[in-house]
Amino acid sequence: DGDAKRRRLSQRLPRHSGAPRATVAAALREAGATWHEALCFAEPPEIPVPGVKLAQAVPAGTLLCQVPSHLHFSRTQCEATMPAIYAACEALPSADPEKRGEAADALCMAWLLSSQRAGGAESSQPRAGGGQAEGMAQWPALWRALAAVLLGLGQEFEEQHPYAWAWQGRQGRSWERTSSAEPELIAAQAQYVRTVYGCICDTLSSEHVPDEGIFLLSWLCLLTRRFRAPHGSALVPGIDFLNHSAAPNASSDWDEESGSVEVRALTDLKAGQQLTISYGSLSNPLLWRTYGFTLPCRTEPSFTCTFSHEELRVAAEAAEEVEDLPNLHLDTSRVTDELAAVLQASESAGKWLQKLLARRLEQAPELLQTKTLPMDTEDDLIRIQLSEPSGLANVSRNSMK
Ligand SMILES: C[S@@+](CC[C@H](N)C(=O)[O-])C[C@H]1O[C@@H](n2cnc3c(N)ncnc32)[C@H](O)[C@@H]1O
Repeated sequence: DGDAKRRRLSQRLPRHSGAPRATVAAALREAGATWHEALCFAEPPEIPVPGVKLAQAVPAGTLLCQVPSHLHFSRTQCEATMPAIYAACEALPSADPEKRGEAADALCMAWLLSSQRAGGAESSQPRAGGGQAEGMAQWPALWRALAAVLLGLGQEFEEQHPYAWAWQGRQGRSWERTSSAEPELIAAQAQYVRTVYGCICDTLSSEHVPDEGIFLLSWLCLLTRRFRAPHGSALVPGIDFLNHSAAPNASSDWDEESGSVEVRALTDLKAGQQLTISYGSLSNPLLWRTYGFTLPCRTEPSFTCTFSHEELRVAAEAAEEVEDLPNLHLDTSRVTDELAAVLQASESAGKWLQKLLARRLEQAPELLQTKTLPMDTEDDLIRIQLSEPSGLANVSRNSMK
């Protein structure tokens, strides 16, 4: 009766007005974290997307934000607060503990958002058998302030995130310029989230099952606002308001021992400047499929090209060599698991990889002629489509010969 439990309200994300981000800054200070008085929030049209800016100048090296680990929305903190959810998720059908943990993290976020939507933690009554509502009272006030902001992100995700487009059967814009496997991959990753929700409905008792819209919103909040930490990954309230830049003006560092995160000015910063950090050295396809934005091509630090299973099969000729392999990502910044698997698959792998690259490059000659396409076009999809052949050209020039 999973279907009966499933509240099929919509694949739409919930629409709520979010609380102002400044309430999180106040809650951070109240909880003992550092949030420098020079920091304030800015919205479009002042800056392209909501973010943090400097209200006054600060010198290089200034500590702008420090958040201790007990305030992070991390698996350790969530599991300590909501053990019932993690215990229930042990029954999910995946054999991979990381996948079960990932589902439990999203459920925790969904529970936090649902409680906030229902009128805030203070007013929520313990429900029979749940064990969650009692736990909720112990959740940091900071998390509740954060939830009030995140509840307001539904519309933005619906307009900008490729997963939301896939959930609603929209592909956004046209991918016709190249034979990119990127849209197929995004659709599969987005579908996976709904599959996880289906498993939760089928496996867990109804008090643990949020409505689908809240679950999808929670997944997107974690996907776009959580960063890798020394012990797992964590959504750090406050730091999750900082936008990415390929040339950031602030560092964000984890203290390995205490687990706290610190943001410091990398240079002298002027009043009015937006504060930016680096989410990592990511290509436009990776930025797009994770965060739903891309950067100007000239700032792209690495390239990714995705090949469909079908392309792999054709290039490999001997079908059994790629039988168990999914899509392949060539990522110029690292050897991905899929690439390592291909290289180990057979002695001829290097040869047919070259063939794969050459075939794609043949299909995209006009994309490589930067004269015909503006490199800094505002269109995210064109940036992705430029990333793929640019990366292939680099790979085949430098390393594959
Ligand atoms: C960790 S949050 C950063 C803060 C967020 N802008 C907010 O409204 O609170 C990551 C999201 O911010 C947006 N973002 C971050 N850096 C960006 C950039 N350089 N250009 C456009 N959008 C960006 C994307 O929507 C991304 O999914």
